[in-house]
Amino acid sequence: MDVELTRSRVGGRARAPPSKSYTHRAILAAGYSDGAAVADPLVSADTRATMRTVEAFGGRVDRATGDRRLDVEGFDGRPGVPEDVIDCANSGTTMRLATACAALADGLTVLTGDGSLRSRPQGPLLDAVEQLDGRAESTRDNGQAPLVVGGGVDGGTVSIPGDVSSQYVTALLMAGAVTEAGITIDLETELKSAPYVDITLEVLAAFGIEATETADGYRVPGGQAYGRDAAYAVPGDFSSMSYLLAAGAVAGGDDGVVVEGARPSAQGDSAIVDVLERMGADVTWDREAGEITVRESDLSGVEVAVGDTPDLLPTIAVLGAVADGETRIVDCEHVRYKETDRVSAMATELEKLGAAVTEEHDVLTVHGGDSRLRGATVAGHDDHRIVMALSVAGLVAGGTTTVEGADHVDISFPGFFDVLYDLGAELEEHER
Ligand SMILES: O=C(O)C1=C[C@@H](OP(=O)(O)O)[C@@H](O)[C@H](O)C1
Ligand SMILES: C=C(OP(=O)(O)O)C(=O)O
Repeated sequence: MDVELTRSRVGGRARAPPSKSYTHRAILAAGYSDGAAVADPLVSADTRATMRTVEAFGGRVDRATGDRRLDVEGFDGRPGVPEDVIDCANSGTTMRLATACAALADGLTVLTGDGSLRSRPQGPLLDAVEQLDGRAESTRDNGQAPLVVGGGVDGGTVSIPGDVSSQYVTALLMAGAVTEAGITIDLETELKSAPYVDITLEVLAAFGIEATETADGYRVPGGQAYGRDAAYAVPGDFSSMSYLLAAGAVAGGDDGVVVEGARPSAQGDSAIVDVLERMGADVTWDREAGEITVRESDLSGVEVAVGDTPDLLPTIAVLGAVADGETRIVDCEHVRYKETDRVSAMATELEKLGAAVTEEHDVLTVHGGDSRLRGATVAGHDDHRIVMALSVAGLVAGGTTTVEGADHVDISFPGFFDVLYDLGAELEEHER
């Protein structure tokens, strides 16, 4: 599906979907338990991959009550050997979490995914499983999926780089709790995307699991049991909110856009509020009500480090293209390891819309100012965040903008175009 957007004004109230990161963790934590429920989950292509994974290891995820609650029968700390290959589709989180879980089983698990996921780095996690005396192989011997993992790991100490993906740490912490000896993770380099590990620690605590940050990394003691009586309630997703907030800042008029479901949580991506404020947007966050209001404002370029918040890069790049002056997005090397190389994808596509962009290895500079965006056909790179960010650009670009491959929003924000349409965006969906 392609989406054609015409320059338009948006306004009104919208609710962002539940957090993808919290949902993945809550489903798997419930899987590790002997049964627990997840309230207000995100049901999207990526989280469905994690549901399938829990089922592959011997659990069951019941959606009979609709999408408002998942009742998970867990495998109680003892994942079985899957009957078939696990297809993690497009979801990096699922593949990393499933790899560490598979290392606990005595037999072997085969993990694969779509073309994008099969090109993403898994090497440091495979290496960690081997350091724990498990078996972890890349079938093509290139550190990428398909993967073959197993070995009945019972804990120990691993040393891994922190600058590729924080999901390795999350995966090892979640699995380590049910090993005999626990897992100590020593980080060889500074940890990127660190707030995602804070989310993990928060969810682990909610399921009764103790894990801590140490001087060198993280440690989870072994012999623990996941458990939770009340359903785990998933908060709203700030990465998804970033597109709605950006839409309000560039096309929200005087009344603006109010985004609901924005209660404070461990999500680093709530930094989007601060970024908008620094760019000069009229934005207010009522934390108690969980509402963020943003009105259309003249924006100025700023420097933003995205070491902690890689998923905000596409949104900030679009804001930078609309702002006056230069927006420098620094510390973004790891943003190249996502569904696509998002640094390069945003540079290419914003240039098609008439923006001037300079791409360096870990810096993306968007030269705003006199670069008035003009409509064009842009590629979504089969990447939900590129699609959503470019759609926001389409609200301000002159004429019409066609975003190709727009159905990929189903990965994290299935109703994205309905929400944008209801806010007043002029858009049409075209089947290819
Ligand atoms: O753990 C998570 O839920 C995520 C961690 C981040 O990835 P990295 O840790 O690989 O940077 C982020 O980009 C991804 O969208 C979700
Ligand atoms: C990178 C992302 O997710 P994952 O790593 O789970 O594929 C994302 O949602 O932007």
